[in-house]
Amino acid sequence: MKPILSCEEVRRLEDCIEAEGTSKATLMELAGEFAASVVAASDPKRVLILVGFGNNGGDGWVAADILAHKGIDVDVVSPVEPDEIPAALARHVARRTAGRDVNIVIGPSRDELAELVSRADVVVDAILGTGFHGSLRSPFSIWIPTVNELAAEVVAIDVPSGLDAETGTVEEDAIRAARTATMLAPKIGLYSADGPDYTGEILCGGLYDRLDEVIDDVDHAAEMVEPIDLIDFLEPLPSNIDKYSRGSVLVVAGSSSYPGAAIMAAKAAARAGAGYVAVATPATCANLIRMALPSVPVIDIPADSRGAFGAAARRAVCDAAKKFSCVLCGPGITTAAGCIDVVSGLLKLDVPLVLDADALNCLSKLSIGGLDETPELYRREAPLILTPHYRELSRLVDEEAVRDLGGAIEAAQRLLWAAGSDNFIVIAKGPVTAVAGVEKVLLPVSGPASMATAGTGDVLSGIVAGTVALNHAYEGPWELLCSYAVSLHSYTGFIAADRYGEKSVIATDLIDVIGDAMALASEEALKGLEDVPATTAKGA
Ligand SMILES: NC(=O)C1=CN([C@@H]2O[C@H](COP(=O)(O)OP(=O)(O)OC[C@H]3O[C@@H](n4cnc5c(N)ncnc54)[C@H](OP(=O)(O)O)[C@@H]3O)[C@@H](O)[C@H]2O)[C@@H](O)CC1
Ligand SMILES: [K+]
Repeated sequence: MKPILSCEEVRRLEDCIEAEGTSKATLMELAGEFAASVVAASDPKRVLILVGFGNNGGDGWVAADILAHKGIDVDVVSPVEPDEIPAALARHVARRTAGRDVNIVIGPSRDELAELVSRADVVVDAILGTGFHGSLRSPFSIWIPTVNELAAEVVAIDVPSGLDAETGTVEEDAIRAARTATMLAPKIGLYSADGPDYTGEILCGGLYDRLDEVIDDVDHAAEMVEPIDLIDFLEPLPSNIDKYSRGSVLVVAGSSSYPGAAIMAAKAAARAGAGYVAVATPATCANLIRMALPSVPVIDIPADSRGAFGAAARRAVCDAAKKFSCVLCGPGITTAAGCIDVVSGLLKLDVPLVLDADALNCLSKLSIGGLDETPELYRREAPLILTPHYRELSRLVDEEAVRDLGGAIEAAQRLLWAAGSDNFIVIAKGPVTAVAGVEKVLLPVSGPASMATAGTGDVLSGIVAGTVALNHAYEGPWELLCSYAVSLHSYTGFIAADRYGEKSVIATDLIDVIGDAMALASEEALKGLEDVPATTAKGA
């Protein structure tokens, strides 16, 4: 797992490293060295480095010196003379570099800058890093669009300038980098909101050789899950196994209006490895589901007049549910009164429970006085996994809209802390999906944009339930098991996009390639065993 930090956590980490005897000045030298190595990998003949007023610029000045020393032609563009740079560390290295073999241009006009950008093989953005705040001021508001328009290749140092390293938002404009060489640990903003559109590939320079010993002295905003972390879930099935020991899932789903959601979730649960999957659905749509899924028993549940779970559904569902290793409730159920009652009943059972889609909206209605006022939640001990997308998450916390990864993590943590159980997980689905538990927030690999299509959420909840059932002897951490399920789902997206075309993937395609996704997850994990590149964190 690779830590991802907030700006405050990075500052604390720098202080810890300094307390261990490595000064910030040394860190700047190492940061410049790392940035220079990332630039040199492109084998450029001419490099242009744009520096700002702060220490991000300092990294750029150090890199300029190193690249020039390698015989590369280096131009440095600065808004002020080296002597006038306000940040002391940056001023020191700027003065030193000014005495070396680099061409320094102070405050060029837009045309002069355009000329310099156009003739460089690589442009290095050392304008603004974690100290950026407010709106872009001149001259950077002119430099950034000029670089974006004319540069052949851009390497951003630490953070693309103009991108808020904490929130990932870009208010006006930001550098669009091919690669971002980030220092010590990736900043959370690189993965949130607009971040993924600007960072390109994220490369992380560890800088400090005993980083592993100090990084846990600060909190981590999140951690990136690597394929190797999931290796325990990739064991082949033992030969002495039967359908029950592979775990069972009851899928409580569907209504006359949405029988397909139940079909997709149940099929995904079976493909994810559960040995026995059954569906409990309103009697009005049971036959349709039977015909679609010949291998899956379907239990008729009393329906209301509109074909959703009716008043007598709670008892019938809960009686059936007790016998299963995992229950998934939600896909296609609607929020009729009988459905709210079913969700409330299931929450009280001592069975691992995955709530998705309309079950989450039922939960919002159940917990109207706040989650900490909802005994079904705070008294629960068996694992509970919620799989909300941003809109469902907003409803659950009853707050203004969740818009990005940072907001999703915050909202998920509010839910978790209200319930306060190690067995409670929120899978906050978005362009980058976060798996949040009380202890940790994990970021599994994200799938392609092709997956933004109806029904993929039903497939995910099916995969989660099937995975929980197959691993029914597992005792946690649940964040990791859920991250495995999310990774499988992402891999199905890549495989399906490859097979059917980026724009043509439909949710059912994902289900049929879950087995291939497992093979891909194994392949990726084995690669991780062979070569562990200590400094590379792939962009999500
Ligand atoms: N983490 C580490 O261990 C290490 C970190 N290191 C590096 O240090 C970087 C952080 O450095 P930093 O704190 O000096 O901030 P930085 O981003 O250079 O910007 C500050 C300057 O920009 C200005 N400014 C702000 N907003 C602006 C705007 N909207 N438009 C225009 N200007 C604006 C601001 O002016 P202000 O308004 O605040 O007076 C100030 O002058 C970090 O990202 C990493 O690269 C490495 O060297 C060593 C290891
Ligand atoms: K930068």
